[in-house]
Amino acid sequence: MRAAKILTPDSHVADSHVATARLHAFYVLTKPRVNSLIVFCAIIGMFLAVPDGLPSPVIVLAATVGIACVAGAAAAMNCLIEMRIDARMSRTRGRPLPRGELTPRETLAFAVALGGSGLLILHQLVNPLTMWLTLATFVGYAVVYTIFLKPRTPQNIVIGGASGAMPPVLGWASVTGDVSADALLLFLIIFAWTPPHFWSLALYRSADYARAGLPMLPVTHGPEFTRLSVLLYTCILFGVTLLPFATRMSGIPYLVAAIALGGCYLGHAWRLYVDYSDARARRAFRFSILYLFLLFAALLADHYLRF
Ligand code: HEM
Ligand SMILES: CC(C)=CCC/C(C)=C/CC/C(C)=C/COP(=O)(O)OP(=O)(O)O
Repeated sequence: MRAAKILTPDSHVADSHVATARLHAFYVLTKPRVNSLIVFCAIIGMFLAVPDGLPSPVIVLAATVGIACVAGAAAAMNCLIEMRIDARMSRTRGRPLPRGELTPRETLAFAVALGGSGLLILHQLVNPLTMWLTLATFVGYAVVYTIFLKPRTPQNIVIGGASGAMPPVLGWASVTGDVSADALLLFLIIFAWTPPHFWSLALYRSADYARAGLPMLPVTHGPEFTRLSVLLYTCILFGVTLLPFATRMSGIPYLVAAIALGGCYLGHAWRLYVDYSDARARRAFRFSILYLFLLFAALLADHYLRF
């Protein structure tokens, strides 16, 4: 016979601690810090899509919630598919699945519910094109990148970066119902930014990736080639960030910001190339995040300064 559970005031407190810890574990699965910048870029795409004036607040809210839910679901699927790999890397072994805080079944149910709700919101309150593009982005990251590219080729993040570059396009499509050449320029910026962003981290985490058996560039081609690749992609990024000015999508204030930020980023990449240290790589990685945030903020500021 099962023993009856004795309810005391303490057991209620313990239950609420367990519930809070589980909620927190689900939250961690969505990779909230990475996704906050992803959602930020999508929101900038929404505002840039309106030539003069502001997008509808209802669309902005619905598209933001919808894209955030699907991006969170994509992160949760990535954590589920990689739970064994995550257990082998010091950076990721504290995640909820390797720690046994959540089961694979709970994670799958959470990802389906969150992603499904996001897609429904996009379809019903935004437009079908945005829903389809967001679904394609989800498949690109959770399936194409995570399952096929990441364990097979050091070009994984270059090709997989196409998914990460989609958020401003999703934002643009949610407001206009289509995808213009300007939106593709925003895509190109994030696409060119992803390799230096990721490879700086991979340089100081290469032992982790080697232990997990993942063919990241520093593991397959060595640190020197990776540092050169970071430098070359940062040059490409510098050139690509001038395109919004060249096409008259943005004006002088943006150009000044792009040159200043690009100059700082080139400085990081150059120092990394000529005199490597893990601390330098860490700084370059951290700067990559600040860089993208400020560059997109500059695009927005320039947009409203001009009209
Ligand atoms: C395929 C493309 C990408 C790869 C492989 C990649 C890889 C990574 C990795 C491995 C981390 C460390 C995460 C951690 O320790 O939890 C990271 C952090 C981060 N990434 Fe990326 N990233 C990609 C694209 C992006 C994109 C598109 C954005 C935003 C637009 C972004 C924003 C960030 C941010 C904000 C962080 C810092 C998170 C923190 O402080 O905990 N990443 N990225
Ligand atoms: C709207 C939508 C569906 C967006 C998808 C977002 C997307 C493509 C995110 C990519 C960024 C990301 C979490 C990279 C982590 O790389 P990793 O998984 O190799 O890193 P890890 O080793 O930390 O798991």
